[in-house]
Amino acid sequence: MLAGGTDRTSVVLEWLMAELMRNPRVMKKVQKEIGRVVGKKPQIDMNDIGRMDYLKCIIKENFRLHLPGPLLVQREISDNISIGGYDVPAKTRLFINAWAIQRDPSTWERPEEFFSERLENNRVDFKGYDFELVPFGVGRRGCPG
Ligand code: HEM
Repeated sequence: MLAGGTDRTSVVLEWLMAELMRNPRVMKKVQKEIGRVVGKKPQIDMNDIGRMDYLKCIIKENFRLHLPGPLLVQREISDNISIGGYDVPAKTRLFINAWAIQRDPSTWERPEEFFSERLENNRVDFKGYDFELVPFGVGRRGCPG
């Protein structure tokens, strides 16, 4: 809980700031969106954030490239299974390499690039149902935070 609420959150935000500095085009685009949605109001509220579609794209793209828990939590397989041509016996400990999944070139075009537009009008989300983007893990051991 402590690591989730402090370390993971701050690491993700630091990466997002770094990506915005490295990609001035993206920075300008999101600043423009924020200006358009908030206007002259002194404070941003939750309803405003709901209307910032590009902001959501850059947050997702940042999670894709810079996930703070790259190997997820270890699992133990309960039954003998066959996966990708390999027979894996019950009780094997399994690491899920989410870092590799999220940079897989067969799913993501130019995977090393911070290109938030790839997530515009794209149903893929990080809620644990789309297995190509799993920064919070999946299933019963998925992040509750
Ligand atoms: C940017 C923020 C965060 C990220 C990227 C993140 C990511 C993750 C990941 C990848 C896992 C492993 C999931 C799996 O193996 O399927 C996890 C587990 C967990 N997270 Fe987070 N987390 C974040 C924030 C938080 C916060 C704010 C809390 C609580 C206040 C939290 C509490 C937990 C707990 C308790 C687990 C263990 C769940 C279990 O083993 O059953 N996390 N998190």
